[in-house]
Amino acid sequence: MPNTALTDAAAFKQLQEHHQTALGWHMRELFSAQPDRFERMSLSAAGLLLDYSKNRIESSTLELLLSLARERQVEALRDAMFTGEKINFTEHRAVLHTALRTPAAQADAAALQVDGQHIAEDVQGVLSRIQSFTTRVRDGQWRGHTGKEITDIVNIGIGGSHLGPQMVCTALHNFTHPRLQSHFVSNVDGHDLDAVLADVNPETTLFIVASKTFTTQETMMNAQTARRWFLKHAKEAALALHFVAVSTNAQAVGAFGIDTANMFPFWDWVGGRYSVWSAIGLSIALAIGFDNFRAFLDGANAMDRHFREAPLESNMPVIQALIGIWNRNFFNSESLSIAPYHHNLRFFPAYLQQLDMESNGKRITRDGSAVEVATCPFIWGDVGTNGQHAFFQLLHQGTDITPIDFIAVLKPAHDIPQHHQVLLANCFAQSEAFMRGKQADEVRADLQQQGANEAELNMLLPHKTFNGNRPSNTILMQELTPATLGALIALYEHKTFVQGAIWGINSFDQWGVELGKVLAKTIHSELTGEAVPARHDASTNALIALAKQALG
Ligand SMILES: O=P(O)(O)OC[C@H]1O[C@H](O)[C@H](O)[C@@H](O)[C@@H]1O
Repeated sequence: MPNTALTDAAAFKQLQEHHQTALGWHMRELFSAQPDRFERMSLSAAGLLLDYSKNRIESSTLELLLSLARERQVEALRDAMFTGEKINFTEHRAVLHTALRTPAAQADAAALQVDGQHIAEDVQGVLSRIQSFTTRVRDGQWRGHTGKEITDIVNIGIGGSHLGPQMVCTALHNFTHPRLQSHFVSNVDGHDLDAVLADVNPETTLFIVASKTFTTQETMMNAQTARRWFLKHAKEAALALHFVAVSTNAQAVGAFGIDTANMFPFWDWVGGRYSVWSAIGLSIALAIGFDNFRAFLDGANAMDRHFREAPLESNMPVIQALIGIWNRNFFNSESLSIAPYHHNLRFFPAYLQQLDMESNGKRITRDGSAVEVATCPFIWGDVGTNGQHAFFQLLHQGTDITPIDFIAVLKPAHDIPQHHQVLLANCFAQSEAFMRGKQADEVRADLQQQGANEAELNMLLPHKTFNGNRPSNTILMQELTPATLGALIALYEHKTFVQGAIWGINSFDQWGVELGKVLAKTIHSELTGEAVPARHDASTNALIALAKQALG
């Protein structure tokens, strides 16, 4: 991999110059001069269409960005990931979430090894266990301790052991089993667990304790509390019918009191934020059934094959990543807003926050030096049309220019008439408005037509004028299915990967998260009186004292 700074790359320097020219472009002019812009600047893969024509780019911009990708050896790093090299070098780990979705029959599946272990067999073995377990629960063969069918599944996990299951179960709501209600508990805040326990019956509830490490404070605490709650209603022998675990840490699972026969394993070469495809997806397979879970994996696998095989210029994750680099490193956009126009995708922005920001929220390059450019933008957003009535004003007329990813689904999963046309009309109208804006002469004509007098017109003109030229991508799919959702997540995973490769950072560790965990342990022991308060700063000391007083 290149050990040179990104800013020394020839293509980077050319892009800096090119950017000076790009500052003079307005997209509305580019569109009127180029009727074929959509054809040239959109592409399809794995059931998704990416329209990237509403960006401040020309063909020459793309050529330079592609040269940058080549110069930064994105393809070599991609191949290293797919073939199991330990590219997560700070943790000495391979990065093989893609292997979790590779069908056993696919040519490259059998060859993959990690530390001499053929991993395809392990992957297929766990998948068959997931298949038989989820089928038994769904068919009503696996029953609670009083002989009743399971009605509620509670996934206890946080971060990657929570966001994926919750997002996918919500997105695929229309595919879920009518008897099984999914619940998710992540926060150590007791209000979270309390609300779920109030809603479920211990006779018919299955708890999944999902944690890669099985040491995460929040998950362990929630799991212990759920276990105590359960034991108020049942005997210890009944636990095995109501508690299963998903983890890489069999020892800790056993110590917790879950029989390892009830544990679904995965491996350290699966990062937490990439683990939805592993046994962490157990709650998904329970909700939507194994065949749909397999379709979800297949959709991601279709995107993997596209990412591996398509030339860079027609490679969707590569193009999406390069557009992001253009906006971030040349136009200095500090954030990226995610706008899914589908209510069932309401947890998708939160899911992407972990995926992208935990992966690329880094400032040190692979050779240990500080990056010289900005890396991951803030990722945030909400579903359309809700966001339009909250923060879109800033997106239209605020002082920062925030690129937006619009995600739309052409066919709804409901049969209520008219709503979907209105939803899609709003989505397309927004991206058009961000691109075109509303120029002063158009505002003037409108105001004159409304009969505004000259003074009124001059007062309103600057307020009602939108410059436009604000960039967005639109991702379209026919329907939101397990397969298209799988492809959509994989698209963003690979986009994140390509950007990390260009910035020269390790996208697969997360040392920053560790510090907070350590500090919280110290303060917790001070709060509970087991330790003498450490000498913190005056603010932290006072806050601890106040909490101690209140909690007794
Ligand atoms: O699955 P667990 O081991 O409980 O970890 C849960 C989460 O913990 C930390 O926050 C990590 O930064 C995340 O990447 C991880 O997903």
